[in-house]
Amino acid sequence: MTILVLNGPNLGRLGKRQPEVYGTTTLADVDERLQALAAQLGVTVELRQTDAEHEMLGWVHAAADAGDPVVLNPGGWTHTSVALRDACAELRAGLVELHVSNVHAREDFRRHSYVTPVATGVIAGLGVEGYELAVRFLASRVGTGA
Ligand SMILES: O=C1C[C@@](O)(C(=O)O)C[C@@H](O)[C@@H]1O
Repeated sequence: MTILVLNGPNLGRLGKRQPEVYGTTTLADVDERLQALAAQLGVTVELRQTDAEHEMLGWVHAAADAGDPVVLNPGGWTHTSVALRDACAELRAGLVELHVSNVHAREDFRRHSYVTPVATGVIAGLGVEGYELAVRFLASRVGTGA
């Protein structure tokens, strides 16, 4: 079992991109923190990022087949992608939708998520710390059948 931390478009730009909104921590920094947390919790965590929707869909399909829990920051696809939602609907081992920023305090179009109805829960607005909280949550469910 691997906890997958999947990041969609433009999230490879974290740290440089709109720092007033997303902060100055890079995705590589997030990965470093998550690997330390994984060692502490005794779980395996794998962080990935893609700007290609077909690649993301493939990862979600593979997670569904493997029964792996997923933390997903869908980036802009949150608000546009029925295809990503359909893929996520197959996940059975837990799905945390994650947003670094508080999407509800921004433009109106960010308030709607295609993913939320098929997610276990959502973390938004807690900065990159949200990734650690999401991994802790999914790790706590491992082996509980929840
Ligand atoms: O790319 C992103 C990042 C985001 O998912 C976040 O992490 O806050 C919020 C989305 O609205 C935006 O398109």
